Amino acid sequence: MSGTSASLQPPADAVTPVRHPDAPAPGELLGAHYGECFGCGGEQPHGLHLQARAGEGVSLTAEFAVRPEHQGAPGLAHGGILATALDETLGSLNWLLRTIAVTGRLETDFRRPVPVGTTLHLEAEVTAVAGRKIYSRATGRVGGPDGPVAVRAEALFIEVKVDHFIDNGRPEEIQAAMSDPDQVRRARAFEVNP
Ligand SMILES: CCCCCCCCCCCCCCCC(=O)SCCNC(=O)CCNC(=O)[C@H](O)C(C)(C)COP(=O)(O)OP(=O)(O)OC[C@H]1O[C@@H](n2cnc3c(N)ncnc32)[C@H](O)[C@@H]1OP(=O)(O)O
Repeated sequence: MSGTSASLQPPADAVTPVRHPDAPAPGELLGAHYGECFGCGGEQPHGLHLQARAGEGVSLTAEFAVRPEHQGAPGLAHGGILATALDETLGSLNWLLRTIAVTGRLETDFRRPVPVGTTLHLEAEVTAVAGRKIYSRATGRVGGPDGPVAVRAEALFIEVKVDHFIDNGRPEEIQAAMSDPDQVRRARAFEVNP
């Protein structure tokens, strides 16, 4: 049973989310937002290597292959790792809105243990937007995309400017990211887009 807190209930003036016209088409991979990201980065050897695929509207699917390095109890995925997979999946939704946003709040239900060697099939959608606040939810199933629910989450993401990262990130990584013209162009384009 989910007991979502009041701060995850959209306010009365919240609006239906609108998929950005330049968002990837349904079925397309979204790609990593940052190569070193623990959730989605292809250059991050310790990461989850989650790949999200655009769905209809402001929704997507993703798959997370649970490996031995993700264990908490013997043979089972660590709950924090599962929460990370949910967080990353939910965060990827903001790409469909073409909005840069960070997690403000993430509430997670763990319904079934997730064994090593299985694939967690994730689906997520944005449910509402209120100013800078983006409300979303995600579900993770085992045994196939229609298998039983193992985890679910609801979240509030908050829109930020690129300066959020520049002002707060460690200078080494920020400088490296800033020297990648593709990374900067993409981030700035998202920032100015309505
Ligand atoms: C060169 C560089 C390239 C960069 C390329 C970009 C790459 C793009 C990377 C994306 C990355 C994603 C990766 C996966 C997702 C993460 O893991 S993100 C990392 C984890 N999250 C964080 O680190 C966020 C830390 N928190 C913060 O920085 C600040 O608290 C926030 C979230 C920016 C909000 O601060 P703020 O901007 O001062 O806004 P604030 O006025 O406090 O809040 C705004 C509204 O949200 C509400 N709110 C805020 N927090 C909460 C909360 N926890 N609960 C309930 N309500 C809240 C407030 O009540 C307020 O509501 P209203 O009064 O407007 O109704």
